[in-house]
Amino acid sequence: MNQYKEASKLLGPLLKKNGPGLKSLAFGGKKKAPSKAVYATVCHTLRSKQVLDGVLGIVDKARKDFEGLRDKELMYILLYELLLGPYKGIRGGGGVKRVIMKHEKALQAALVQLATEGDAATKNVISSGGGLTSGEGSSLPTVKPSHWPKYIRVNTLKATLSEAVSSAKEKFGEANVAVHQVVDNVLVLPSTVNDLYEWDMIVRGEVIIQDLSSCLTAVALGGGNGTRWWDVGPAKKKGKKGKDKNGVVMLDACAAPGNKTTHLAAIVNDGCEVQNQVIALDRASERIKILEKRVKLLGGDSGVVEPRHQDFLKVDSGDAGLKNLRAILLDPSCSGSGIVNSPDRVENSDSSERLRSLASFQLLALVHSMSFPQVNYIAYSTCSVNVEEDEAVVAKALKEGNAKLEGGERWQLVAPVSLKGWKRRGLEVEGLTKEQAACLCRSDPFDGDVTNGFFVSYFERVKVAGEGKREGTIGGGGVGENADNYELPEGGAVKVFKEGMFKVEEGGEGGKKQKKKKGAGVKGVEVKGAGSKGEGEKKRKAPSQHSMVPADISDIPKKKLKKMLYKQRQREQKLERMKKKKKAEGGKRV
Ligand SMILES: C[S@@+](CC[C@H](N)C(=O)[O-])C[C@H]1O[C@@H](n2cnc3c(N)ncnc32)[C@H](O)[C@@H]1O
Repeated sequence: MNQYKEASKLLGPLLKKNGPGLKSLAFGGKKKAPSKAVYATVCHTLRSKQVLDGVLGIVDKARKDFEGLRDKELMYILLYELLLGPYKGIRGGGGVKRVIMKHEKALQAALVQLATEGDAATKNVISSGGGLTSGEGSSLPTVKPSHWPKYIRVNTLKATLSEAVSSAKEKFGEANVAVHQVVDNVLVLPSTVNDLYEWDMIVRGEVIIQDLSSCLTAVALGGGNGTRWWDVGPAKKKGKKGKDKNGVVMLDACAAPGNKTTHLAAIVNDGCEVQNQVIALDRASERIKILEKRVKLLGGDSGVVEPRHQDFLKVDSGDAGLKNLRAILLDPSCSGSGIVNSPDRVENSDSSERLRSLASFQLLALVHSMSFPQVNYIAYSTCSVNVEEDEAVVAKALKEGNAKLEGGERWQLVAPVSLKGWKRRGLEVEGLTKEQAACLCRSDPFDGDVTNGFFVSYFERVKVAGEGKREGTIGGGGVGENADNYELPEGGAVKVFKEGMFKVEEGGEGGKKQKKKKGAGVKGVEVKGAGSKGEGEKKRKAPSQHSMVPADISDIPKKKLKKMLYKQRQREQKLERMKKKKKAEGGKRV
Protein backbone atom coordinates (compact mmCIF):
# COMPACT_ATOMS: atom_id res chain seq x y z
CA MET A 1 0.00 0.00 0.00
CA ASN A 2 1.38 3.44 -0.81
CA GLN A 3 1.98 6.00 1.91
CA TYR A 4 -1.01 8.20 1.03
CA LYS A 5 -3.40 5.24 0.99
CA GLU A 6 -2.03 4.03 4.32
CA ALA A 7 -2.44 7.51 5.81
CA SER A 8 -6.00 7.84 4.50
CA LYS A 9 -6.93 4.47 6.06
CA LEU A 10 -5.71 5.73 9.43
CA LEU A 11 -7.43 9.08 9.00
CA GLY A 12 -10.88 7.62 8.24
CA PRO A 13 -11.92 6.48 11.75
CA LEU A 14 -10.32 9.58 13.30
CA LEU A 15 -12.66 11.91 11.43
CA LYS A 16 -15.67 10.15 12.91
CA LYS A 17 -17.20 11.54 16.08
CA ASN A 18 -16.31 9.39 19.12
CA GLY A 19 -13.95 7.33 16.97
CA PRO A 20 -10.81 5.76 18.45
CA GLY A 21 -7.69 7.79 19.19
CA LEU A 22 -4.79 7.94 16.77
CA LYS A 23 -2.36 6.30 19.17
CA SER A 24 -4.64 3.37 19.93
CA LEU A 25 -5.50 3.04 16.25
CA ALA A 26 -1.90 3.18 15.11
CA PHE A 27 -0.15 1.28 17.84
CA GLY A 28 -2.90 -0.50 19.79
CA GLY A 29 -3.72 -3.39 17.44
CA LYS A 30 -1.67 -6.40 16.50
CA LYS A 31 -0.90 -5.04 13.03
CA LYS A 32 2.43 -3.46 12.21
CA ALA A 33 2.64 0.14 13.43
CA PRO A 34 2.71 2.79 10.68
CA SER A 35 5.97 4.42 9.68
CA LYS A 36 6.90 7.71 11.30
CA ALA A 37 6.26 9.51 8.00
CA VAL A 38 2.71 8.11 7.68
CA TYR A 39 1.95 8.89 11.32
CA ALA A 40 3.25 12.44 10.89
CA THR A 41 1.21 12.98 7.71
CA VAL A 42 -1.98 11.91 9.51
CA CYS A 43 -1.21 14.14 12.50
CA HIS A 44 -0.51 17.17 10.34
CA THR A 45 -3.55 16.58 8.17
CA LEU A 46 -5.71 16.36 11.29
CA ARG A 47 -4.29 19.55 12.67
CA SER A 48 -4.76 21.30 9.34
CA LYS A 49 -8.30 20.08 8.74
CA GLN A 50 -9.89 23.32 9.83
CA VAL A 51 -7.68 25.26 7.43
CA LEU A 52 -8.35 22.80 4.60
CA ASP A 53 -12.09 23.15 5.20
CA GLY A 54 -11.60 26.91 5.16
CA VAL A 55 -9.93 26.65 1.75
CA LEU A 56 -12.78 24.49 0.44
CA GLY A 57 -15.24 27.02 1.81
CA ILE A 58 -13.69 29.63 -0.49
CA VAL A 59 -13.27 27.55 -3.66
CA ASP A 60 -16.87 26.56 -4.47
CA LYS A 61 -16.03 24.69 -7.67
CA ALA A 62 -13.48 22.46 -5.97
CA ARG A 63 -15.81 21.74 -3.06
CA LYS A 64 -18.54 20.62 -5.44
CA ASP A 65 -16.11 18.40 -7.36
CA PHE A 66 -14.77 16.89 -4.15
CA GLU A 67 -18.27 16.05 -2.91
CA GLY A 68 -18.39 13.38 -5.60
CA LEU A 69 -15.21 11.68 -4.35
CA ARG A 70 -15.60 8.43 -2.46
CA ASP A 71 -12.30 8.57 -0.63
CA LYS A 72 -12.68 11.83 1.30
CA GLU A 73 -9.84 10.90 3.66
CA LEU A 74 -7.42 10.58 0.76
CA MET A 75 -8.67 13.92 -0.53
CA TYR A 76 -7.76 15.58 2.80
CA ILE A 77 -4.34 13.89 2.87
CA LEU A 78 -3.52 15.00 -0.68
CA LEU A 79 -4.90 18.49 -0.10
CA TYR A 80 -2.66 18.79 2.95
CA GLU A 81 0.33 17.55 0.94
CA LEU A 82 -0.33 20.04 -1.85
CA LEU A 83 -0.98 23.12 0.26
CA LEU A 84 0.90 22.66 3.53
CA GLY A 85 3.04 19.52 3.37
CA PRO A 86 6.83 19.53 3.32
CA TYR A 87 6.98 19.17 -0.50
CA LYS A 88 4.03 21.44 -1.32
CA GLY A 89 3.05 18.91 -3.92
CA ILE A 90 1.50 15.49 -4.41
CA ARG A 91 3.88 12.69 -5.27
CA GLY A 92 2.62 9.89 -7.50
CA GLY A 93 -0.64 9.87 -9.46
CA GLY A 94 -4.24 8.72 -9.18
CA GLY A 95 -7.81 9.89 -9.73
CA VAL A 96 -8.13 11.95 -6.55
CA LYS A 97 -4.92 13.80 -7.39
CA ARG A 98 -6.26 14.60 -10.85
CA VAL A 99 -9.45 16.16 -9.43
CA ILE A 100 -7.46 18.22 -6.91
CA MET A 101 -4.90 19.42 -9.45
CA LYS A 102 -7.70 20.80 -11.66
CA HIS A 103 -8.20 23.44 -8.96
CA GLU A 104 -4.57 23.84 -7.90
CA LYS A 105 -4.29 27.59 -8.56
CA ALA A 106 -7.64 28.48 -6.96
CA LEU A 107 -6.84 26.35 -3.89
CA GLN A 108 -3.46 28.02 -3.46
CA ALA A 109 -5.00 31.48 -3.84
CA ALA A 110 -7.58 30.61 -1.17
CA LEU A 111 -4.80 29.53 1.17
CA VAL A 112 -3.03 32.87 0.67
CA GLN A 113 -6.31 34.62 1.42
CA LEU A 114 -6.68 32.67 4.69
CA ALA A 115 -3.05 33.33 5.58
CA THR A 116 -3.66 37.07 5.37
CA GLU A 117 -7.25 37.36 6.56
CA GLY A 118 -7.66 34.36 8.87
CA ASP A 119 -7.52 34.41 12.64
CA ALA A 120 -4.28 33.91 14.59
CA ALA A 121 -4.75 30.16 14.92
CA THR A 122 -5.33 29.68 11.18
CA LYS A 123 -2.31 31.79 10.35
CA ASN A 124 -0.20 29.80 12.74
CA VAL A 125 -1.27 26.44 11.29
CA ILE A 126 -0.51 27.74 7.80
CA SER A 127 2.85 29.25 8.67
CA SER A 128 3.96 26.12 10.50
CA GLY A 129 2.85 23.77 7.72
CA GLY A 130 0.15 22.08 9.77
CA GLY A 131 2.31 21.98 12.87
CA LEU A 132 1.36 23.59 16.12
CA THR A 133 4.52 25.30 17.19
CA SER A 134 7.32 27.02 15.40
CA GLY A 135 10.09 24.72 14.39
CA GLU A 136 8.01 21.62 14.87
CA GLY A 137 9.09 18.98 12.44
CA SER A 138 7.23 15.94 13.64
CA SER A 139 4.23 14.97 15.71
CA LEU A 140 6.34 12.54 17.65
CA PRO A 141 8.57 13.75 20.47
CA THR A 142 12.14 14.36 19.35
CA VAL A 143 13.46 12.31 22.27
CA LYS A 144 11.46 9.25 23.32
CA PRO A 145 9.70 10.03 26.62
CA SER A 146 11.12 6.82 28.05
CA HIS A 147 14.56 8.39 27.60
CA TRP A 148 13.69 11.64 29.32
CA PRO A 149 15.30 12.33 32.66
CA LYS A 150 13.19 11.93 35.77
CA TYR A 151 12.31 15.17 37.51
CA ILE A 152 11.91 15.30 41.26
CA ARG A 153 10.59 18.45 42.91
CA VAL A 154 11.80 19.07 46.42
CA ASN A 155 8.88 19.87 48.69
CA THR A 156 10.41 22.69 50.71
CA LEU A 157 7.48 22.58 53.13
CA LYS A 158 9.07 19.39 54.45
CA ALA A 159 12.70 19.20 53.31
CA THR A 160 15.54 21.28 51.92
CA LEU A 161 17.27 20.89 48.60
CA SER A 162 20.51 19.86 50.26
CA GLU A 163 18.72 17.13 52.25
CA ALA A 164 17.16 15.83 49.04
CA VAL A 165 20.47 15.93 47.15
CA SER A 166 22.30 14.02 49.91
CA SER A 167 19.58 11.42 50.17
CA ALA A 168 19.32 11.01 46.37
CA LYS A 169 23.07 10.59 46.06
CA GLU A 170 23.02 7.92 48.72
CA LYS A 171 20.17 6.08 47.03
CA PHE A 172 20.97 6.49 43.33
CA GLY A 173 24.70 7.18 43.30
CA GLU A 174 26.55 10.49 43.28
CA ALA A 175 27.00 10.67 39.50
CA ASN A 176 23.27 10.27 38.91
CA VAL A 177 22.04 13.31 40.77
CA ALA A 178 21.80 16.71 39.11
CA VAL A 179 20.12 19.93 40.15
CA HIS A 180 18.17 21.80 37.50
CA GLN A 181 19.83 25.08 36.71
CA VAL A 182 16.80 27.11 35.72
CA VAL A 183 13.91 25.79 37.77
CA ASP A 184 14.65 25.99 41.49
CA ASN A 185 14.43 22.95 43.75
CA VAL A 186 14.18 20.36 41.00
CA LEU A 187 16.44 17.31 40.93
CA VAL A 188 17.19 15.61 37.64
CA LEU A 189 17.88 11.87 37.57
CA PRO A 190 18.66 9.70 34.55
CA SER A 191 15.80 7.89 32.83
CA THR A 192 17.35 4.58 33.90
CA VAL A 193 16.67 5.18 37.61
CA ASN A 194 13.75 2.93 38.45
CA ASP A 195 12.93 2.29 42.06
CA LEU A 196 11.81 5.85 42.78
CA TYR A 197 8.72 4.83 44.71
CA GLU A 198 10.87 3.02 47.24
CA TRP A 199 12.77 6.19 48.06
CA ASP A 200 11.77 7.12 51.60
CA MET A 201 11.71 10.84 50.80
CA ILE A 202 8.99 10.15 48.22
CA VAL A 203 7.07 7.96 50.64
CA ARG A 204 7.13 10.76 53.23
CA GLY A 205 6.13 13.46 50.71
CA GLU A 206 9.42 15.33 51.09
CA VAL A 207 10.04 15.11 47.36
CA ILE A 208 7.55 14.59 44.53
CA ILE A 209 7.87 13.15 41.05
CA GLN A 210 6.65 16.06 38.93
CA ASP A 211 7.33 16.78 35.29
CA LEU A 212 9.59 19.79 34.79
CA SER A 213 7.05 21.63 32.66
CA SER A 214 4.44 21.38 35.39
CA CYS A 215 6.79 23.15 37.81
CA LEU A 216 6.91 26.32 35.71
CA THR A 217 3.62 27.90 36.80
CA ALA A 218 4.23 28.14 40.55
CA VAL A 219 7.82 29.25 39.91
CA ALA A 220 6.56 32.00 37.58
CA LEU A 221 3.98 33.22 40.08
CA GLY A 222 6.09 32.97 43.22
CA GLY A 223 9.28 34.36 41.73
CA GLY A 224 7.96 36.31 38.76
CA ASN A 225 9.27 39.68 39.78
CA GLY A 226 12.11 38.46 41.94
CA THR A 227 11.18 40.39 45.04
CA ARG A 228 9.57 37.90 47.44
CA TRP A 229 6.68 40.35 47.67
CA TRP A 230 4.72 37.73 49.60
CA ASP A 231 7.32 37.76 52.40
CA VAL A 232 5.56 40.38 54.50
CA GLY A 233 7.96 40.22 57.43
CA PRO A 234 7.31 39.36 61.06
CA ALA A 235 3.78 38.98 62.35
CA LYS A 236 2.23 42.10 63.79
CA LYS A 237 1.05 42.08 67.37
CA LYS A 238 -2.71 41.76 67.62
CA GLY A 239 -4.48 45.06 67.38
CA LYS A 240 -1.49 47.13 66.36
CA LYS A 241 -2.86 49.73 63.95
CA GLY A 242 -5.36 47.25 62.65
CA LYS A 243 -2.69 45.36 60.67
CA ASP A 244 -3.42 41.77 59.88
CA LYS A 245 -1.10 39.32 61.52
CA ASN A 246 -1.66 36.81 58.72
CA GLY A 247 0.30 36.61 55.55
CA VAL A 248 -1.05 36.95 52.05
CA VAL A 249 -3.54 34.67 50.34
CA MET A 250 -3.18 33.14 46.87
CA LEU A 251 -5.82 31.31 44.92
CA ASP A 252 -5.25 28.23 42.83
CA ALA A 253 -8.40 28.55 40.77
CA CYS A 254 -8.43 25.12 39.07
CA ALA A 255 -6.31 23.22 41.52
CA ALA A 256 -6.89 19.47 41.52
CA PRO A 257 -5.03 17.17 41.83
CA GLY A 258 -2.88 19.81 43.51
CA ASN A 259 0.64 19.57 42.10
CA LYS A 260 0.89 23.29 41.48
CA THR A 261 -1.01 24.16 44.67
CA THR A 262 1.49 22.43 46.91
CA HIS A 263 4.38 23.77 44.87
CA LEU A 264 3.11 27.34 45.23
CA ALA A 265 2.48 26.83 48.95
CA ALA A 266 6.07 25.66 49.35
CA ILE A 267 7.53 28.61 47.42
CA VAL A 268 5.57 31.34 49.17
CA ASN A 269 6.22 29.98 52.64
CA ASP A 270 9.93 29.54 52.11
CA GLY A 271 11.72 31.39 54.92
CA CYS A 272 8.67 33.49 55.84
CA GLU A 273 7.84 34.47 59.39
CA VAL A 274 4.12 34.50 58.80
CA GLN A 275 2.08 31.85 57.09
CA ASN A 276 0.93 32.54 53.56
CA GLN A 277 -2.09 30.58 52.45
CA VAL A 278 -3.13 28.99 49.17
CA ILE A 279 -6.84 28.48 48.67
CA ALA A 280 -7.27 25.55 46.29
CA LEU A 281 -10.50 25.52 44.31
CA ASP A 282 -11.82 22.81 42.08
CA ARG A 283 -15.33 22.22 40.85
CA ALA A 284 -14.90 18.43 40.55
CA SER A 285 -15.72 16.79 43.87
CA GLU A 286 -13.77 13.59 43.16
CA ARG A 287 -10.70 15.54 42.17
CA ILE A 288 -10.83 17.76 45.24
CA LYS A 289 -10.69 14.59 47.37
CA ILE A 290 -7.48 13.58 45.61
CA LEU A 291 -6.12 17.06 46.24
CA GLU A 292 -6.97 16.82 49.94
CA LYS A 293 -5.02 13.56 50.22
CA ARG A 294 -2.08 15.06 48.39
CA VAL A 295 -2.09 18.15 50.56
CA LYS A 296 -2.07 15.95 53.65
CA LEU A 297 0.96 14.02 52.45
CA LEU A 298 2.87 17.07 51.33
CA GLY A 299 2.53 18.96 54.58
CA GLY A 300 0.19 21.63 53.46
CA ASP A 301 -2.60 20.56 55.79
CA SER A 302 -1.91 22.90 58.67
CA GLY A 303 -3.81 25.74 57.05
CA VAL A 304 -1.16 26.42 54.42
CA VAL A 305 -3.53 25.02 51.80
CA GLU A 306 -7.28 25.32 52.10
CA PRO A 307 -9.10 23.05 49.65
CA ARG A 308 -12.54 24.20 48.54
CA HIS A 309 -15.01 22.41 46.32
CA GLN A 310 -16.17 25.40 44.33
CA ASP A 311 -16.57 26.74 40.82
CA PHE A 312 -14.04 29.51 40.26
CA LEU A 313 -16.29 31.36 37.83
CA LYS A 314 -18.84 31.71 40.64
CA VAL A 315 -16.38 33.25 43.11
CA ASP A 316 -17.33 36.88 43.63
CA SER A 317 -14.39 39.20 43.04
CA GLY A 318 -15.72 41.41 45.84
CA ASP A 319 -15.87 38.54 48.39
CA ALA A 320 -14.95 40.04 51.78
CA GLY A 321 -13.34 36.76 52.82
CA LEU A 322 -10.72 37.26 50.13
CA LYS A 323 -9.43 40.65 51.20
CA ASN A 324 -5.87 39.34 51.59
CA LEU A 325 -5.90 37.72 48.17
CA ARG A 326 -2.98 38.97 46.09
CA ALA A 327 -2.28 36.36 43.43
CA ILE A 328 -4.10 33.82 41.28
CA LEU A 329 -2.66 30.69 39.71
CA LEU A 330 -4.86 29.65 36.83
CA ASP A 331 -4.15 26.27 35.25
CA PRO A 332 -7.55 25.44 33.75
CA SER A 333 -8.77 22.40 31.87
CA CYS A 334 -7.14 22.23 28.45
CA SER A 335 -6.73 19.87 25.50
CA GLY A 336 -3.56 18.38 27.01
CA SER A 337 -1.98 18.45 23.56
CA GLY A 338 1.46 18.88 25.12
CA ILE A 339 1.27 15.69 27.17
CA VAL A 340 3.07 13.22 24.95
CA ASN A 341 1.84 10.13 26.71
CA SER A 342 -1.78 11.15 26.54
CA PRO A 343 -3.50 8.91 23.97
CA ASP A 344 -5.97 11.70 23.27
CA ARG A 345 -3.34 14.25 22.43
CA VAL A 346 -3.30 14.41 18.66
CA GLU A 347 -6.90 13.81 17.73
CA ASN A 348 -8.25 16.05 20.46
CA SER A 349 -5.89 18.84 19.55
CA ASP A 350 -7.57 18.90 16.18
CA SER A 351 -11.17 18.87 17.29
CA SER A 352 -11.88 22.48 16.51
CA GLU A 353 -15.18 22.53 18.37
CA ARG A 354 -13.58 21.20 21.53
CA LEU A 355 -10.68 23.61 21.19
CA ARG A 356 -13.03 26.53 20.77
CA SER A 357 -15.02 25.64 23.84
CA LEU A 358 -11.87 25.07 25.93
CA ALA A 359 -10.39 28.36 24.75
CA SER A 360 -13.54 30.29 25.58
CA PHE A 361 -13.61 28.82 29.11
CA GLN A 362 -9.90 29.60 29.53
CA LEU A 363 -10.48 33.18 28.41
CA LEU A 364 -13.47 33.58 30.72
CA ALA A 365 -11.45 32.29 33.67
CA LEU A 366 -8.45 34.51 32.90
CA VAL A 367 -10.56 37.63 32.50
CA HIS A 368 -12.38 36.71 35.73
CA SER A 369 -8.98 36.46 37.48
CA MET A 370 -8.16 39.94 36.26
CA SER A 371 -11.38 41.30 37.77
CA PHE A 372 -10.33 40.82 41.42
CA PRO A 373 -9.36 44.35 42.49
CA GLN A 374 -7.01 43.20 45.25
CA VAL A 375 -5.05 40.81 43.00
CA ASN A 376 -1.76 42.08 41.58
CA TYR A 377 -0.21 38.91 40.14
CA ILE A 378 -1.58 36.16 37.90
CA ALA A 379 0.02 33.12 36.29
CA TYR A 380 -1.92 31.41 33.51
CA SER A 381 -0.75 28.06 32.16
CA THR A 382 -1.85 25.08 30.11
CA CYS A 383 -0.32 21.75 29.17
CA SER A 384 -1.40 22.46 25.63
CA VAL A 385 0.81 23.45 22.72
CA ASN A 386 -2.10 24.94 20.79
CA VAL A 387 -1.87 28.66 20.13
CA GLU A 388 -5.65 28.94 20.55
CA GLU A 389 -5.38 27.93 24.20
CA ASP A 390 -2.14 29.76 24.87
CA GLU A 391 -1.02 32.99 23.18
CA ALA A 392 -4.45 33.68 21.69
CA VAL A 393 -6.11 33.46 25.12
CA VAL A 394 -3.46 35.74 26.63
CA ALA A 395 -3.87 38.34 23.85
CA LYS A 396 -7.65 38.38 24.17
CA ALA A 397 -7.56 38.45 27.98
CA LEU A 398 -5.24 41.47 28.00
CA LYS A 399 -7.67 43.28 25.75
CA GLU A 400 -10.83 42.29 27.61
CA GLY A 401 -9.38 42.40 31.11
CA ASN A 402 -7.84 45.82 30.63
CA ALA A 403 -11.00 47.20 29.04
CA LYS A 404 -12.81 46.40 32.30
CA LEU A 405 -10.22 48.12 34.52
CA GLU A 406 -10.74 51.61 35.75
CA GLY A 407 -8.32 54.21 34.42
CA GLY A 408 -4.92 54.41 36.05
CA GLU A 409 -4.25 50.68 36.07
CA ARG A 410 -3.64 47.91 33.63
CA TRP A 411 -2.50 44.30 33.44
CA GLN A 412 0.74 43.69 31.66
CA LEU A 413 2.75 40.65 30.69
CA VAL A 414 6.03 40.31 32.52
CA ALA A 415 8.91 37.96 31.73
CA PRO A 416 9.22 36.01 35.01
CA VAL A 417 12.56 36.78 36.65
CA SER A 418 12.52 33.29 38.16
CA LEU A 419 12.50 31.78 34.66
CA LYS A 420 14.92 34.11 32.97
CA GLY A 421 17.15 31.19 31.98
CA TRP A 422 14.25 29.41 30.25
CA LYS A 423 15.05 29.52 26.55
CA ARG A 424 11.87 28.66 24.68
CA ARG A 425 9.56 31.63 24.56
CA GLY A 426 6.05 32.34 23.29
CA LEU A 427 4.86 32.77 19.73
CA GLU A 428 4.13 36.12 18.17
CA VAL A 429 0.47 36.04 17.23
CA GLU A 430 -2.17 38.61 16.46
CA GLY A 431 -2.63 40.88 19.46
CA LEU A 432 0.80 40.20 20.95
CA THR A 433 3.97 42.11 20.18
CA LYS A 434 7.33 40.41 19.80
CA GLU A 435 8.29 41.73 23.24
CA GLN A 436 5.12 40.38 24.81
CA ALA A 437 5.63 36.98 23.18
CA ALA A 438 9.10 36.90 24.67
CA CYS A 439 7.60 37.27 28.16
CA LEU A 440 5.86 33.89 27.70
CA CYS A 441 7.48 30.52 28.33
CA ARG A 442 6.83 27.36 26.35
CA SER A 443 8.18 23.84 26.33
CA ASP A 444 8.03 21.66 23.25
CA PRO A 445 8.90 17.95 23.25
CA PHE A 446 8.40 17.90 19.47
CA ASP A 447 11.33 20.23 19.09
CA GLY A 448 13.89 18.76 21.46
CA ASP A 449 12.70 19.61 24.97
CA VAL A 450 12.78 16.62 27.29
CA THR A 451 9.60 17.49 29.13
CA ASN A 452 5.92 17.71 28.21
CA GLY A 453 4.60 20.55 26.10
CA PHE A 454 3.57 23.47 28.27
CA PHE A 455 2.74 27.16 28.21
CA VAL A 456 2.98 29.71 30.99
CA SER A 457 2.29 33.42 31.17
CA TYR A 458 2.72 35.83 34.07
CA PHE A 459 0.85 39.11 34.53
CA GLU A 460 1.25 42.03 36.89
CA ARG A 461 -1.14 44.86 37.61
CA VAL A 462 0.61 48.19 37.10
CA LYS A 463 -0.22 51.80 37.47
CA VAL A 464 -0.46 53.73 34.25
CA ALA A 465 1.72 56.82 34.50
CA GLY A 466 0.67 60.29 33.46
CA GLU A 467 2.15 61.95 30.42
CA GLY A 468 5.92 62.11 30.37
CA LYS A 469 6.26 59.66 33.28
CA ARG A 470 7.55 56.13 33.22
CA GLU A 471 4.84 53.59 33.39
CA GLY A 472 4.33 51.29 36.31
CA THR A 473 7.36 52.07 38.37
CA ILE A 474 8.72 54.69 40.66
CA GLY A 475 12.46 54.62 40.57
CA GLY A 476 12.44 52.90 37.20
CA GLY A 477 13.72 49.57 36.08
CA GLY A 478 10.71 47.28 36.29
CA VAL A 479 10.87 43.96 34.50
CA GLY A 480 7.87 44.77 32.26
CA GLU A 481 7.26 43.84 28.69
CA ASN A 482 10.84 43.80 27.57
CA ALA A 483 12.37 40.62 26.36
CA ASP A 484 15.91 41.77 26.98
CA ASN A 485 15.12 43.07 30.40
CA TYR A 486 14.76 39.96 32.48
CA GLU A 487 17.26 41.32 34.92
CA LEU A 488 16.38 43.50 37.82
CA PRO A 489 17.92 46.96 37.98
CA GLU A 490 21.16 47.34 39.83
CA GLY A 491 19.72 49.67 42.41
CA GLY A 492 16.46 49.25 44.29
CA ALA A 493 13.24 50.13 42.56
CA VAL A 494 9.78 50.34 43.97
CA LYS A 495 6.71 49.50 42.01
CA VAL A 496 3.37 50.91 43.09
CA PHE A 497 0.32 48.81 42.41
CA LYS A 498 -2.44 50.50 44.27
CA GLU A 499 -2.66 53.18 46.86
CA GLY A 500 -0.95 51.82 49.91
CA MET A 501 0.30 48.61 48.28
CA PHE A 502 3.98 48.66 47.62
CA LYS A 503 6.62 46.18 46.80
CA VAL A 504 10.33 46.66 46.88
CA GLU A 505 12.38 45.37 44.00
CA GLU A 506 15.86 44.62 45.06
CA GLY A 507 18.94 44.46 42.91
CA GLY A 508 21.63 42.07 44.17
CA GLU A 509 21.65 38.64 42.61
CA GLY A 510 18.65 39.34 40.40
CA GLY A 511 20.58 42.06 38.59
CA LYS A 512 23.57 39.92 37.74
CA LYS A 513 24.07 38.31 34.38
CA GLN A 514 23.22 34.65 34.26
CA LYS A 515 26.06 32.24 34.61
CA LYS A 516 26.93 30.01 31.68
CA LYS A 517 25.68 26.51 32.23
CA LYS A 518 27.78 23.42 32.17
CA GLY A 519 25.96 20.60 30.44
CA ALA A 520 25.43 17.19 31.97
CA GLY A 521 23.73 15.49 29.08
CA VAL A 522 20.52 17.43 29.68
CA LYS A 523 19.82 20.96 28.49
CA GLY A 524 20.15 23.46 31.33
CA VAL A 525 21.18 20.89 33.89
CA GLU A 526 24.35 20.78 35.91
CA VAL A 527 25.49 18.14 38.36
CA LYS A 528 26.16 19.69 41.72
CA GLY A 529 27.50 18.30 44.93
CA ALA A 530 25.49 18.48 48.13
CA GLY A 531 26.06 21.69 49.97
CA SER A 532 27.36 23.53 46.92
CA LYS A 533 26.17 27.02 46.07
CA GLY A 534 22.47 27.32 45.50
CA GLU A 535 21.44 24.25 47.43
CA GLY A 536 20.69 25.81 50.76
CA GLU A 537 17.34 27.33 51.58
CA LYS A 538 16.82 30.69 49.94
CA LYS A 539 17.48 33.65 52.13
CA ARG A 540 15.64 36.90 51.98
CA LYS A 541 17.75 39.15 49.82
CA ALA A 542 19.39 42.09 51.53
CA PRO A 543 18.18 45.44 50.30
CA SER A 544 20.38 46.95 47.63
CA GLN A 545 23.04 49.25 48.95
CA HIS A 546 21.69 51.92 46.60
CA SER A 547 18.16 51.63 47.90
CA MET A 548 16.90 54.19 50.39
CA VAL A 549 13.90 52.00 51.13
CA PRO A 550 14.35 49.10 53.52
CA ALA A 551 13.29 45.61 52.49
CA ASP A 552 10.68 45.43 55.22
CA ILE A 553 8.28 48.28 54.65
CA SER A 554 5.42 46.91 56.68
CA ASP A 555 6.13 49.17 59.68
CA ILE A 556 6.62 52.40 57.76
CA PRO A 557 3.66 54.77 57.78
CA LYS A 558 2.21 55.38 54.33
CA LYS A 559 3.07 59.09 54.25
CA LYS A 560 6.67 58.47 55.24
CA LEU A 561 7.00 55.70 52.70
CA LYS A 562 5.69 57.97 49.94
CA LYS A 563 8.32 60.54 50.89
CA MET A 564 11.05 57.89 50.83
CA LEU A 565 9.91 56.72 47.43
CA TYR A 566 9.90 60.24 46.09
CA LYS A 567 13.41 60.88 47.42
CA GLN A 568 14.63 57.63 45.98
CA ARG A 569 13.23 58.51 42.58
CA GLN A 570 14.96 61.90 42.72
CA ARG A 571 18.19 60.23 43.66
CA GLU A 572 17.99 57.67 40.92
CA GLN A 573 17.17 60.28 38.33
CA LYS A 574 20.22 62.25 39.48
CA LEU A 575 22.38 59.12 39.26
CA GLU A 576 21.07 58.43 35.80
CA ARG A 577 21.84 61.99 34.67
CA MET A 578 25.35 61.70 36.09
CA LYS A 579 25.86 58.35 34.33
CA LYS A 580 24.72 59.79 31.01
CA LYS A 581 26.96 62.83 31.46
CA LYS A 582 29.93 60.64 32.27
CA LYS A 583 29.26 58.45 29.26
CA ALA A 584 28.99 61.48 27.01
CA GLU A 585 32.24 62.89 28.37
CA GLY A 586 33.96 59.51 27.90
CA GLY A 587 32.72 59.45 24.33
CA LYS A 588 34.19 62.88 23.65
CA ARG A 589 37.57 61.89 25.01
CA VAL A 590 37.76 58.94 22.65
C1 LIG B 1 -5.45 21.01 34.27
S1 LIG B 1 -6.36 20.53 35.66
C2 LIG B 1 -5.46 21.32 36.95
C3 LIG B 1 -4.19 20.62 37.33
C4 LIG B 1 -3.58 21.20 38.58
N1 LIG B 1 -3.32 22.61 38.44
C5 LIG B 1 -2.31 20.50 38.98
O1 LIG B 1 -1.22 20.95 38.60
O2 LIG B 1 -2.38 19.50 39.69
C6 LIG B 1 -7.76 21.53 35.54
C7 LIG B 1 -8.71 21.41 36.72
O3 LIG B 1 -9.65 22.48 36.60
C8 LIG B 1 -10.86 22.05 37.18
N2 LIG B 1 -11.90 23.00 36.74
C9 LIG B 1 -12.45 23.13 35.52
N3 LIG B 1 -13.33 24.13 35.50
C10 LIG B 1 -13.35 24.68 36.74
C11 LIG B 1 -14.04 25.76 37.34
N4 LIG B 1 -14.94 26.48 36.66
N5 LIG B 1 -13.79 26.05 38.64
C12 LIG B 1 -12.90 25.33 39.34
N6 LIG B 1 -12.22 24.27 38.82
C13 LIG B 1 -12.43 23.96 37.53
C14 LIG B 1 -10.98 20.64 36.68
O4 LIG B 1 -11.87 19.92 37.51
C15 LIG B 1 -9.54 20.15 36.78
O5 LIG B 1 -9.32 19.50 38.00
